[in-house]
Amino acid sequence: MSVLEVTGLEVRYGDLTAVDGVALSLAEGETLAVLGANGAGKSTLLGALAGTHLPTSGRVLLDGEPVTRLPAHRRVRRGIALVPEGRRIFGSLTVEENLLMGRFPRRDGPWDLRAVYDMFPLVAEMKDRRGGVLSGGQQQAVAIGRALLANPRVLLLDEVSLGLAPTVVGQLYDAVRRITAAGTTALVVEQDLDQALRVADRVQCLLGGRTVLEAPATGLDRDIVADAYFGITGARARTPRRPEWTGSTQACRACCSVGSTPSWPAGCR
Ligand SMILES: Nc1ncnc2c1ncn2[C@@H]1O[C@H](COP(=O)(O)OP(=O)(O)OP(=O)(O)O)[C@@H](O)[C@H]1O
Repeated sequence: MSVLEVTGLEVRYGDLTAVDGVALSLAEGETLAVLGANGAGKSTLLGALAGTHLPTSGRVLLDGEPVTRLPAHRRVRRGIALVPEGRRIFGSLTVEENLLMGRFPRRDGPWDLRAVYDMFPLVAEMKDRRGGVLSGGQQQAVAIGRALLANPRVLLLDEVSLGLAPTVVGQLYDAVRRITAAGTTALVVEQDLDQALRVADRVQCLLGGRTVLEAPATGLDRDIVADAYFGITGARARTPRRPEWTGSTQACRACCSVGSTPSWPAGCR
């Protein structure tokens, strides 16, 4: 069963349909990158999953249970935590105080302050400093740590790379990979295609609020993503067919042509 299952999601701002019939599905421990240009509807989609935007139609299921109309704080308790665009760190609070905000509300689970400090040693060194004096990368690490303290089943990350140097972004996504390797499921909204492909099992590209491309990240042709991203006609037609697990032969019949089970892309399950 999917950890997160979304069907027919629509979110409107007045007459504008910002998310238009989006469906997605995330298996346990899987990472999905949602890509798209400015205004494609990525942040609105995350908001609808986190509970900050109420959809006009569609369903959001977490572990098979509907959460579509639950307020954000109750979704956090169920296991959906958001790392918001722009980090939203409290500048006047210390790093540790910022992190502790993530414990209210929370689920039970392995993430506590010690585990977050082990994941981000630089954050541990700065735990008594005010959030406002940190660099952008340090603030992003604190924002991820704060979300982890809620012990999420699904971690939503909005534009981790925004305004940060590529090396810093790389380090942050290394941490995200370690987090997902430990079993947390992640949905990453990203404009940096290279980072997205590095961290994701699958990619879903939005344009004008609609899904125009879905594909496994492994071996994905960047031109196909670029076409979808910029809305060049034909991108949808070139979306790789959803892979199929053939069972007896252990061969993938569709786009990925991966030969053995251990390196099988998540989309083939
Ligand atoms: N509060 C709002 N009121 C009205 N329209 C909004 C609001 N927030 C976003 N929009 C519009 O909804 C559409 C989707 O915006 P959204 O921020 O979700 O896109 P995005 O892909 O996250 O873009 P960006 O990368 O720039 O954040 C855009 O047309 C945007 O102008």
